[in-house]
Amino acid sequence: MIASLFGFDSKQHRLQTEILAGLTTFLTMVYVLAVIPSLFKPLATQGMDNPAIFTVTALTSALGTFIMALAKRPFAQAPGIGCASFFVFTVCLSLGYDWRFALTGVLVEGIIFILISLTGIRQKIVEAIPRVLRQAISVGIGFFIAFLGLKNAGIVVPSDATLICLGDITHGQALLAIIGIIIMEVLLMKNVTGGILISIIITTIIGIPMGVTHIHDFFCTPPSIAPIAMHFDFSKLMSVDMIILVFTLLFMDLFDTLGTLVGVCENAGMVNKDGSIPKLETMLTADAVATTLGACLGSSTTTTFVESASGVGAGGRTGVTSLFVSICFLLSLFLSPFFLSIPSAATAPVLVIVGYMMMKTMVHIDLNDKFNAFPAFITIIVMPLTFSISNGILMGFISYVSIRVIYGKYREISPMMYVLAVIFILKFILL
Ligand SMILES: Nc1nc2[nH]cnc2c(=O)[nH]1
Repeated sequence: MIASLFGFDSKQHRLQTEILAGLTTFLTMVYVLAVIPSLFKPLATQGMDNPAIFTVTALTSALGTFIMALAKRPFAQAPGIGCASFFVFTVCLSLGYDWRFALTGVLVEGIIFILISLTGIRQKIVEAIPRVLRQAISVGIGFFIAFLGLKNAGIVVPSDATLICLGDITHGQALLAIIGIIIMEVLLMKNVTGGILISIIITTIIGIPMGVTHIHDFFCTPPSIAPIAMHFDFSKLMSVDMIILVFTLLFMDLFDTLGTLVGVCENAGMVNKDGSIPKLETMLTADAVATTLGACLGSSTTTTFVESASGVGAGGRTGVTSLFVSICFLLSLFLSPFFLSIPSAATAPVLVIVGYMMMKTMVHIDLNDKFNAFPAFITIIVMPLTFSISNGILMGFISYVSIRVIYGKYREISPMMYVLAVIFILKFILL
């Protein structure tokens, strides 16, 4: 009865699979509870209380993912790492704006995101994305999350000479992550139910004698969100700076979310016969509502997490998966020391393996047709290398339109694609 509220149908779905999928997604993304507060640390000197960010991140993730559960889809939401970095390092530290100004920008962006769904503009944007770009988005996200996993595990590390290079894989967390990748791949090849989750648990346990897993405490009381919740600054609401900030946030949020939803659904075969994504509009609205409510709690932009692909990969198909993720985030408010003791070496393999699964969509792209292969290549390469899903989509759109214009194939491009390509070029030049 309750399960049907979240799109669960006992004839088509298995409760056990949905719950395992929820747990898998949660375990692959619980690291945000550690990463987001650490990203915001530099703003503590400007009065943005850091312990409160932990509670805000957990609450926003629980609330946003619950809204997605009501939309009956297996996706989880949380404050995005990309958007949080932009909030802290670009808006506050580079451009010098106060965090309250930035938070107001997130609120306004969320409200505009909700409003454009009422006008139907968003639907037109979604329909304008050609099939090849959707497939390329799926592949690009695959590389993006695999890169995220390799980085989290310390297998790929920064290098002054070459930007990135191979880390020390002979011991510690990088070695543990490689063991985790092997365990996970073997379990998946043998079609073991809950293979992803089982391998996270086994890898965490192996990490104890290796000195990578440290379990200190289990419980803690969450810090208050009062120092940052509802701390808006509306004094510069109509300024040019605010308009630019809101549009940048809107672009990042819309295309990050769109890319994640389209990429994951396309990869998991969650598409209608005509190629459209079921409930895409509802999911985008859920994302917009979550961003708006998250801003009220004191969070940077809430986005649909690419890590949801791990739960979808584990068989999650309904809102019960997201409901379970949401419950886990609520519990994590009190159990954070326990969840945070699961090392990233144990969850990073999920990102790598799911990235590998998503990469397989590549076989559907006709690489002998340059008009499709080139924009697909641009979309795929830009996502991991600029660490941004939205950059990949924008560059992919621009190259799709320009290669056709260069070869005189004007009629193959819809008016909406022309409009979007011009807006995207302006975005790169002006914002
Ligand atoms: N879609 C998406 N997923 C993420 N997972 C971690 N950070 C992000 C992000 O910024 N966007």
